[in-house]
Amino acid sequence: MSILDRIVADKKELVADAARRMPLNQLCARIADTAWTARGFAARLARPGPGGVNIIAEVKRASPSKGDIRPDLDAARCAAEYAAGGAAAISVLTDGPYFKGALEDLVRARAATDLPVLRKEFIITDYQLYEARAAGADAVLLIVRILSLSQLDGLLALTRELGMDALVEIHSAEEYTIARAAGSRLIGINNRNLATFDTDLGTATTLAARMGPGEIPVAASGIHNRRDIEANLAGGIFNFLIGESLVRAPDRVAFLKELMGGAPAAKQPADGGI
Ligand SMILES: O=P(O)(O)OC[C@@H](O)[C@@H](O)c1c[nH]c2ccccc12
Repeated sequence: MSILDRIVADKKELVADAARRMPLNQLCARIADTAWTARGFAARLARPGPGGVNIIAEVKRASPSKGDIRPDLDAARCAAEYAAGGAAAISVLTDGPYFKGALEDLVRARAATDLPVLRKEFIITDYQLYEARAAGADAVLLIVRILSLSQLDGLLALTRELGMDALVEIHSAEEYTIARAAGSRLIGINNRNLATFDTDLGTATTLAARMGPGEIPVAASGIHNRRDIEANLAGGIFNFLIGESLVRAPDRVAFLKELMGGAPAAKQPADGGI
C-alpha cells in the first residue's frame, strides 16, 4: 500500500469521525450564520502580479516525504509574513496525521491577512468542502489522482455552489485529460509524485506546454530558488505553490521578495548560530 493510499484510507475514517461530531446539517447552519465574502483565489491567479510572478505560499509544518519541517510553526504569524513578502495567496495544509496541520490553522491564517486562502487537503467527500467553507476557505485543492472523473465532477460542482474556487491537481498527461474533461481552468501541476515522492521540476513545464489559452497552470512542489522560478517563467508559468523552502527560510519576507525577482535575501543562519 503506498503512503498516498494510506493517507486516503485514514482520511475516510477521519471524515466519518468529524461528521459524527458535527453533522452536516449543523455545519450548513454554521455556514448560513457566518458572514463570508470570497477573496477571489482564481481571479488573483489569472494574470501575473507585480514582478510577473504569483506565489501561493504554503503553511506546512511537516510532510510524509520530509518529516518535520517546522513542527511548531504558527500559522497566523507565518501567513502574515507571507503577506508582507508579497504572496498572492496562502495555502494551508489542514491534514493532521501526516502534515501536522488543522482546519483551525486555516481560520487563523485567513484572519491574519487579506489574501485568499486555499484548503490544502486530501478531499474525497462533499463533507470536506462544507468544512472548508465553514472555516472560511476561498479555494480547495482537488487531487485528480485520488478521484474518479465522476467524483471530480461532483466535487467541482459543489465547490462552485459554495462560492469557492478549485485548484485541480495533476501530475501526468492522463490526469490532465481528466482535469480538462471536468472543465477545470485552474490546474496545479505537482512536480512531486504523491505515491513515490519523486520530484522532477520538468513536470510542470512539460504539462503546461499542452495547455490551452483558457487554462491557468500553477507549478507546485520542489521550488527552491529564483532559478527554479525563472525556468518556469520561460515555460509560460507564472503561478507557483511553494511550501518547504519558504517555511525553512530564516527571513520569509526577504526570501519571498527574492523569489519574486527582488534583491537576494541575505544569507542568515537558520538557528541563530554564526
Ligand atoms: O513544500 P514544497 O515542495 O514547496 O511543496 C508545496 C506543495 O506543492 C505540496 O505541499 C503539495 C502539492 N500537492 C499536494 C497535495 C497534498 C499534499 C501536499 C501537496
